[in-house]
Amino acid sequence: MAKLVVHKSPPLRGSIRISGSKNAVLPILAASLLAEGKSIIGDVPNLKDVVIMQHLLQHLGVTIKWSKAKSEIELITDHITEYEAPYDLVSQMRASFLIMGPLLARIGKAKIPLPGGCAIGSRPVDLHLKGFSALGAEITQQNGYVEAYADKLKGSKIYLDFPSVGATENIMMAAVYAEGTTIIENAAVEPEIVDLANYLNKMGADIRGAGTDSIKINGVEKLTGTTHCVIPDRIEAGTFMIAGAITRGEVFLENVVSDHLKPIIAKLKECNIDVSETEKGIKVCGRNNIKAVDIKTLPYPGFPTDMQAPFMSLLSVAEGTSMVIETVFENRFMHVGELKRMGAQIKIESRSAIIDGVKKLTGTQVKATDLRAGAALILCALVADETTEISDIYHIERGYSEMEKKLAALGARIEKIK
Ligand SMILES: CC(=O)N[C@H]1[C@@H](OP(=O)(O)OP(=O)(O)OC[C@H]2O[C@@H](n3ccc(=O)[nH]c3=O)[C@H](O)[C@@H]2O)O[C@H](CO)[C@@H](O)[C@@H]1O
Ligand SMILES: C=C(OP(=O)(O)O)C(=O)O
Repeated sequence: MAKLVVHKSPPLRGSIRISGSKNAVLPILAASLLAEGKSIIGDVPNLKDVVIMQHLLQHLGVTIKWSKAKSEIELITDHITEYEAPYDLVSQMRASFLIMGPLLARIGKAKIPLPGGCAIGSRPVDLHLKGFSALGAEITQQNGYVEAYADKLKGSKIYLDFPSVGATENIMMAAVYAEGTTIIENAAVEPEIVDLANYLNKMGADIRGAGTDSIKINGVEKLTGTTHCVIPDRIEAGTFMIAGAITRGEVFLENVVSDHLKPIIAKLKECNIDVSETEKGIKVCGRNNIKAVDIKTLPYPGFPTDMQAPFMSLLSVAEGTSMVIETVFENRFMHVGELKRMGAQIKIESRSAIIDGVKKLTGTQVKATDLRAGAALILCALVADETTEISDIYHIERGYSEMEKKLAALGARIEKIK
């Protein structure tokens, strides 16, 4: 099994280009199922999750050409030949469930394994299913599979109990061909929802209000493939900002949308990190005294849960005591045990973590328990004395494109070994 070996590194310096967003490209690839013709998606990140989505779409009859050199995927979606998704693919990636809305809308049926929980929580799909039912789909669950059927979906008013990102995306996609108007209330407002709506509208959908908590979808007759470029990954950007800050380096990020990074930039500034925004990107300069801050994760535009673990790495070496409250997922502190093995002083009380900043971390063998936990370990390893060996790095490769190469280009002493 591959591992990352990380040595204490000098302050990181230089520029890097942030890749296209994982959480935008996955629903966009699923949405391609809705259209006839050809779509070309640009700035596709080279991620394991994109490979899984590629295999899933191919299984359903989509012809795909992925030019990694051009970061571009071409999809021909004229014929959808299958409506059942294989367990071995869905079980590897929860975002696979996002094919249900498009399949239901395009061919009126879908059979998909329940994605199940993962290291960060139980992650049910009840809100997705309630939305499909409200649109008139017949939903059954048997032997771990969800089946959905509908002759013709009908527009409806749907209130989400929680602004779930995935449920908003899945329902929005299901509703594009529904008869009449669908309104999703208490919808998620993440930038990735807006990117998906932009792609759908370019294909001929009539969606208004994406990016607000009330999204209106007027059903249309036909969608046709189009060209679309994915937004930059705000979580990858935040992770590299912390890499610059924690090593007291100077890192310039290209291909970022400052607006999407507001909650992260605000907290970095509160920590005494110098962040400056220019037209071309964002510069981060780390200083010696990193200050402790409190953080509470929330749906956008609050502080993103996906940045909670990486930010905790910075707080582990800050001056003073910080408190991190995780409100989005019920079990997203799996990284804490591993950070403690490196010398971090962290106590967990229910959904809060109390972090007493330390002067020194020490490298050892640690395990990436999930994607962002893995990123958090890399960040600590960059400043830890001695060497850190990180195993189970397939989690990291799900969502970061060639992270070790990008960090090494900034001067990090990191290598991947088989
Ligand atoms: C591929 C993708 O885009 N993943 C992101 C997406 O995940 P995902 O779309 O799974 O996250 P949700 O916004 O749906 O989940 C938020 C909370 O709602 C709960 N919930 C969700 C759906 C449902 O039917 N019932 C229910 O109870 C979840 O268990 C969780 O506690 O948004 C999360 C929250 O910003 C991010 O951490 C993930 O990186
Ligand atoms: C939780 C995450 O992703 P996913 O929803 O794909 O598991 C993440 O990106 O941190």
